Amino acid sequence: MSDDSRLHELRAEVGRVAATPLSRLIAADPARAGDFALKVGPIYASFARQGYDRDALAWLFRAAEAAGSRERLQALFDGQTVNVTEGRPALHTALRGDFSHAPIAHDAHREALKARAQMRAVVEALSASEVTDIVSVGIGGSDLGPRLAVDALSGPKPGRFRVHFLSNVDGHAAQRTLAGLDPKRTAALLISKTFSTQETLLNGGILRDWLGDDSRLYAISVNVERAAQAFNIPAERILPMWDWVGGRYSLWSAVGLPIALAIGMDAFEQFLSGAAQMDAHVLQTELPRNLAAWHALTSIWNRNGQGYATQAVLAYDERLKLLSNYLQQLVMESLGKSVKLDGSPVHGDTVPVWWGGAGTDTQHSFFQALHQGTSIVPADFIGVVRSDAPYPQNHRALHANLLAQTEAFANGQRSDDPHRAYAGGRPSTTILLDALTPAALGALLSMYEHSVYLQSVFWGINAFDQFGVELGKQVASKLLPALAGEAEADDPVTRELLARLRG
Ligand SMILES: O=P(O)(O)OC[C@H]1O[C@](O)(CO)[C@@H](O)[C@@H]1O
Repeated sequence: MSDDSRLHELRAEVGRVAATPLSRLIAADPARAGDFALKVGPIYASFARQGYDRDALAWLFRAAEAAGSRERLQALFDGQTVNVTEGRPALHTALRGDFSHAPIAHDAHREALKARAQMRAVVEALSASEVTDIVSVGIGGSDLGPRLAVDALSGPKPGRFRVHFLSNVDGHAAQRTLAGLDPKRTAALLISKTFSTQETLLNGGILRDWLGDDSRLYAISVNVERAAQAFNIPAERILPMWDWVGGRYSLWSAVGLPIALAIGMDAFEQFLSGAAQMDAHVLQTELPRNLAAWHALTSIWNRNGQGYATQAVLAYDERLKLLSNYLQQLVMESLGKSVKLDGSPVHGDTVPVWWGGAGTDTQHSFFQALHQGTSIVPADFIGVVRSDAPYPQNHRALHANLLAQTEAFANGQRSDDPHRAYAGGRPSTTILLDALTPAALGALLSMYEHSVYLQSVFWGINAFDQFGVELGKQVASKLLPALAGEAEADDPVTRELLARLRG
């Protein structure tokens, strides 16, 4: 099926179903509450409040099959060159399990196990030292995943270490991070796949000088030579990364060292096992029972079928408040593309803008627009069944809010007063974790990774490159001399702004 006819058929399906409001779709087929839901390991997901019916869903699964979803999943796990523009595989699944007889994937898994042994040794060495604080220096994929997992999985009291993150090149970030820390009791991890990222090199230099002694400086990078040269870090304190793992898919590697230091190496391995359990499900399960496929096709329905331009992720658990930040990079850096693998333009739209935050706070900030604004924003609501906090009445209130919002979004409420009317018809997916364990978080993030990949397959784009971020970096490096007053900018507007920034 050509891209054009697929889009045409999708829009025809949407047109057919859109004639029936979401609340009536649900009322007409109450069994969808049970049938439009999946339980995979610790994760239950209900798609019953999405705006498709059974026929439309069947069409979506057929279209995904025809787009080669199953073959492309196998290619991903086998270590085939799925990142065609950079000529390499994307083997984040091999960091979590040995899923393939393909030698490339199998060797990658062996490398991952060796790196895990190194991580365990670092955790043990630092645990036996005087170090109380860890500063993790990195940005993007070398920051967002570890930052989320540390925040989500650390208990209410600090564990063996307090783990801090430094990403922004703004010197105020370094100043704030280091205030109150003792350099003699602090270790720094410089995390950068390339070791050429301006923010991390500058902040790494601040950390090295502040520590005054580089024996507590560690690096995680593909570029061992540059880490060794630029920061004088000996090989035994440099942990590996590989070009076959994308930055935003790297928290499962030694990039996850901050996580292992915060929650312990055994818990980090449970995090990997949870992801591996989801990997096995996604690889082995037919699309209509496959959680990542449901999620991906729901996104396609909302984006290409309905034309919704943004997607919210709303975490009804304080510990997951950084989930939307992490997903912004995972989804938007992976799917923010407008050409296909062969360089030809994509038909229709690709990624919507992902944004979100933590419920219930967001109910009091932007939910007004979600309920009554003119733009419909589909949302993923993430809840956790079991609370680990000793306040059951709060947990019940949190759950009541989660349920109430999804119900109100879908059903709305009539009123003779237009100001007080709720149109409803606002789709959402509800994802519930049994408990916020390392394994459950691993499974959730793996599910999102595979959903992203399956969307990329549907659109025929590369989910693993990110050339779009390069131009800004190049222009910024050209402007550095101008900021130092050693050169002038070519662009007239930049010149005017520069004059003000120079003061
Ligand atoms: O780990 P590195 O090489 O410092 O890169 C950091 C981040 O920069 C990017 O290249 C661009 O934002 C991301 O893809 C990556 O995660």
